[in-house]
Amino acid sequence: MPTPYELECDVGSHTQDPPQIEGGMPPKLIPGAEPAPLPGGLISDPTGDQNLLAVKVAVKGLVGGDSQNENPSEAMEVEIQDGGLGTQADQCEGLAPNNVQSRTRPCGFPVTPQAPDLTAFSEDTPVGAPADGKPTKAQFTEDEELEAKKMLMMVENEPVGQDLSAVAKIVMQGDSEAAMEDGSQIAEELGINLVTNENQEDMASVADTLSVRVVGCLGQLEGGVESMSIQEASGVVSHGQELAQEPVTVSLQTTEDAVQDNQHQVSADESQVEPEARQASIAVRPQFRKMHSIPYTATTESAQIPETPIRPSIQEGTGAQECVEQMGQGYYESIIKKMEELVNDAEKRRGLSREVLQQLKRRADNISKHLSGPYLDEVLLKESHKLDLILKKLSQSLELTESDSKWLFDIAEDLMEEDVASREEDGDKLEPTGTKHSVNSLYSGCEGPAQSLPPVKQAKLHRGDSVGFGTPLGYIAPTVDRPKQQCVQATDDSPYPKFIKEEVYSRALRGTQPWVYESEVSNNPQSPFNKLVSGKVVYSTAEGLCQYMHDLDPCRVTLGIIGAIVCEKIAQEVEDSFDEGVHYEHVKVLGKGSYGRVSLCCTLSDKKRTEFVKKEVLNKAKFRGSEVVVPLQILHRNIPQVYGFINTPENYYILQEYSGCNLTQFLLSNEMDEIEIKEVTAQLLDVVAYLHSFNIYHRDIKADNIGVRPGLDGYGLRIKLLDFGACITPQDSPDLLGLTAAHCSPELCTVLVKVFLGKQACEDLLCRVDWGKVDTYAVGCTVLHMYKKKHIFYEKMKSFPEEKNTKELLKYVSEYPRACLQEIPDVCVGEMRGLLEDLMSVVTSRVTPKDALRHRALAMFVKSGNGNSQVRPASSSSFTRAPSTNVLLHNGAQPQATRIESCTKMEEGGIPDFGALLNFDSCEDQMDEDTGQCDSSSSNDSRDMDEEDMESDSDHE
Ligand SMILES: Nc1ncnc2c1ncn2[C@@H]1O[C@H](COP(=O)(O)OP(=O)(O)OP(=O)(O)O)[C@@H](O)[C@H]1O
Repeated sequence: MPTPYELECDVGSHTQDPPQIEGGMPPKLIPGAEPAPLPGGLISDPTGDQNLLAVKVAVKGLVGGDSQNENPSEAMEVEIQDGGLGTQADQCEGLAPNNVQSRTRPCGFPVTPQAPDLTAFSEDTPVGAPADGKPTKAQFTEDEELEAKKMLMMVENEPVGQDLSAVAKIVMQGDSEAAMEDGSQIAEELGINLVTNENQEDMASVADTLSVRVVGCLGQLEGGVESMSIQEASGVVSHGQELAQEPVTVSLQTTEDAVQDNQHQVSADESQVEPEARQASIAVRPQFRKMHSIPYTATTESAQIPETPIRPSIQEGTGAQECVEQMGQGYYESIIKKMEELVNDAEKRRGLSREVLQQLKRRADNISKHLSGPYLDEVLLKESHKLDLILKKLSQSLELTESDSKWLFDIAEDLMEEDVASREEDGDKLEPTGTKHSVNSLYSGCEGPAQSLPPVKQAKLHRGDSVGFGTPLGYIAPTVDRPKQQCVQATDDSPYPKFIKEEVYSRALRGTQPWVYESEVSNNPQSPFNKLVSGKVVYSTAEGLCQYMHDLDPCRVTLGIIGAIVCEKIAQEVEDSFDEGVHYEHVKVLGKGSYGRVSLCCTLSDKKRTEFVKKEVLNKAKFRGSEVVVPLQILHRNIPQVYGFINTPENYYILQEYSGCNLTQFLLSNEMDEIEIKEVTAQLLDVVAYLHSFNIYHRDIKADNIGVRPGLDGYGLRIKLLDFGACITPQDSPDLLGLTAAHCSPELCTVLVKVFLGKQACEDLLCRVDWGKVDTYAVGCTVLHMYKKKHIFYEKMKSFPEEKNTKELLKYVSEYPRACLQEIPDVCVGEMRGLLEDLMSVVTSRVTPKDALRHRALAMFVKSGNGNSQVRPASSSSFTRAPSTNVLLHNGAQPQATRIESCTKMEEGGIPDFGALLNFDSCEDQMDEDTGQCDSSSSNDSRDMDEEDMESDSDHE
């Protein structure tokens, strides 16, 4: 059994501890050194009745060097039962005393089925420090401190694997009424909400849905230069039974860090501890007070939702418009009724206001006003978002707890699901518009490992149905020469540019029966897709085109081809009739990517001006078709739509949906609170999981590649994942194009360093990379970016010599794979910290985006079930903010991701990236093979890339 110090070394040494860096990492430990006296107090039973308290500390055994710890579900648990608080100092020497049991068990912390009867939770119960500002019970006796020390030593003496974090839970046991009271006192003192419930049967479900969190230093153990502190706890603590669902988080921290964090310092002499210090140790951080300080009266009755059908069934033969009207009416009436019941119920329970109901009624009036107009679909769509907003407002204005809000959101979600289900009943599939198409694509979710193509949404369009974005762009008509078939005919007065119409038609028609109308296929060596259609019409279903293409060339039937066909068609039309100054105007430059300038443009229609993004591709040879094909094929609300693709002899131009400012820009002038961070994280994970379900990997997830806009009506944030240039599909062999160094996962960094050193063929190595895990890690980095407003290794990179900071960073991350975890700021606590650790852990224990969506931290924004993930359309974010205008107008050309070689130009918070294909072949000279050190005199890459940049610039100008 290793000494505590060895253990702490061991914690890091499985994958090597990073050296100490400014502001964060623990100093190196001295293996085998004698521990200093450990005077820390931890958790005690202030009543002195030792039968009441048992403290369990379970340390996560994540992937470790030894096989017994390779199962992440295994945890070591130390249990001190029957209050056997040892008093002898010699019991602290790493040996378990008789009254301490050590065993291994799964980490699940199951809920004990029979919960005890518990007294009601008092609304006055403070979370964190006592109201009078002084600790009420903090009289740790010497024995108790020794016990705490002993317990921690037990923890230290177990092989805990390589993860720095540990998980503990606190369980108070006992069954007398006195024990109950004492339990409350302990909970209060420790700043833990004691969740109680009169109803034993409900207890399990309450425990299941509630998350009670406390942030504070519950105790600290010093040992030489190192200390171990329990920084925060989150858990349901109940009297008498083991109900803890949430773990207490224990971190290893330097004393210095603890001081910086204003954590409680336990001095050698307990009597010297200032009461204020104790209080500080259990202070609740403000952002969590907001969420968790609302008293909750446990009851699950109100969550019982009657299973009455919400939707009226669709009449056979009813036209789409009529159906939507019927359903819209019935749908909202039902929602209003439901909400009325809920509000009444809530009113009974809490004396709440009827404000929400009134809002719903206003919404309903608004719908009925538009029921006969052409804007119905748009209104319905907006209204469904507004419903979410109402629920959000409900939760805010009425101060519901997180779990209250959750079930309210669930109700809305169920209603929406029923909406979708009823549309699809008995094959009567209704997709009235292109807009609906893309919205509903969400519900296809990321089910299972999709080996093949994205599911084509089935849409049964009836003759006369309109398609468009609210304003009809066209309607379904029989074709002239094939009367039984259908096509879309444009309405003359449609204000949209032709390329948008065509995209909508194409999408609206997908899923109808196969139909190809006059097409020609030709070879064009210039085309990025090899094959393109240069015929007149390519309106068709995906199946129709697939069939058609299969007949022509069975080897090339991929969705990419379909995408190419649509693109080329659009491109052709646009080329003929879409000119700057005539049809659209340039508004401003949004940024500059490696391909060229990205501009915001606007159509010049008198009737409706539509903004869109025009992305230049100045170097055709470097262009990757995935940039266009993937967004065309993957319909997801967090992916911007591609409107068109222009192919001129010199350049390509991609026309796509405007997605707001990028996240890096957004963070420059906006504070994000944790709820917003969660909202963005949930959306990001959702879209990444969706891509992965088609074996498509983005590979360049970062704040620069995320567009942010306010949600509908300005509430919440809506993101779009941008830049599919580095994306790989199952057909592609992975390369190095477009990777961003700062977000490269440790295992990828290891590969890249090997490539640098020329030790192995690049292709071999890259083929073995799990790109899904690479994306997951990059999501974690992006989440960190939101917390820190800077990319994850911003400071670290600045500490490297400028000319080789990228390579140094790759080397550093590959050597210290857990360095990323130490970049997690202190403000990130509890569930979000847990989520980040899951996202950024070593590759073997890293979760998938799909799994991450199920993380408790995101419960408010994600509904899980049947393997589908659905991000809430509008979040519970309390922010009403219009980020794009100010940020973009004031900043003009925004700082873009800087290439790896030009990190000297790195903007605050920006991320260096590869930008273009790196010539790794030439790196061999630049790094010492043995030491892995870069030769600082060599900066050929940098020079090449900069020259190339300049060339592109001058081309562009
Ligand atoms: N659809 C869009 N809506 C709004 N802004 C966009 C959009 N597409 C791109 N941008 C802006 O342009 C910037 C550069 O775009 P993008 O990353 O797609 O270019 P790129 O040439 O692929 O860049 P790189 O490969 O260097 O990352 C983005 O950071 C973003 O600010």
